[in-house]
Amino acid sequence: MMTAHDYPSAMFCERAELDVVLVGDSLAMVALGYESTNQVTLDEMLHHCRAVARGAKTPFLIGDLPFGTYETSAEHALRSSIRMVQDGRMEAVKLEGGHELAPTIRKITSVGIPVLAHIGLTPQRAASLGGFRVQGKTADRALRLIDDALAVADAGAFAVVLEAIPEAVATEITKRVGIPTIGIGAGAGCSGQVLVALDALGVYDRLSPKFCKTYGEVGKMSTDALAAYVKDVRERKFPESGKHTYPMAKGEEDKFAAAVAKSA
Ligand SMILES: Nc1nc(=O)c2c([nH]1)NC[C@@H]1CN(c3ccc(C(=O)N[C@@H](CCC(=O)O)C(=O)O)cc3)CN21
Ligand SMILES: CC(C)C(=O)C(=O)O
Ligand SMILES: [Mg+2]
Repeated sequence: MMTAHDYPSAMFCERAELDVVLVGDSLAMVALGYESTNQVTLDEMLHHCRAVARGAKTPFLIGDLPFGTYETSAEHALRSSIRMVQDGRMEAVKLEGGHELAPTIRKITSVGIPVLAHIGLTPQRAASLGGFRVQGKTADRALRLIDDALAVADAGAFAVVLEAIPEAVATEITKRVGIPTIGIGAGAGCSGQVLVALDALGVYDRLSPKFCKTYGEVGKMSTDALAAYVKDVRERKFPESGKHTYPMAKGEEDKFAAAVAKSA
């Protein structure tokens, strides 16, 4: 699984044969420049979801429910989920939380919208977690994470994201819970993995979680390419006559020169 946030990133996921594409609310930070994920609205998410749906036809598409669109009631969560499917062209939704969201997961899945749960480091709750901190580091906290995973599975979640938790804890959850686990900073014992595309591509450099691996230097390539363009234009090496320019119609150049000479 990989996140995507627009038409080209979705096309790259399609061509790279990703199984699942998540339109993550991390796009608030990586694509829109917000300070946190909690500033992005459902309408903004839907705008990105539609673009991703146009670019990725084969992968399973999941939309992240943004902060404030599913917490107040199961009914509100269902309404937001329906918009994700109907307006955003997503096939499933993701929400952050454990046992406390079990009734919400039951409500959304009861009408046939698949739900991906997300536990461990839940970025929408970063303020109460003390920032982007690894979760489940003590035996007591780890057991609570297992209970949360079991609760969301029992409520009908089709899979669960495990973010920033110790490898041993994620491996144990994966063994115990009857649904696939998708890890991000949770080790190879998970059923699958997810990363934020602009992290994997080496574009976003304002955060550098230990769990990120950079598979390309697209940020540097983009800056270098644009700098080369600026240099070429300033030195008048671009555009090249003939190669990047259009001729007039046959015989018209002479006529044009004559007409210009006459009018001058
Ligand atoms: N570009 C990007 N990538 C992400 O993975 C991501 C976002 N943005 N925004 C929303 C959340 C925030 N995430 C983050 C951000 C930072 C760390 C981080 O730096 N963690 C510390 C752990 C510190 C500790 O508790 O020991 C690290 O060193 O990895 C983790 C997850 C994951 N999500
Ligand atoms: C990293 C994934 C799991 C996510 O929630 C996001 O990109 O918003
Ligand atoms: Mg998210």
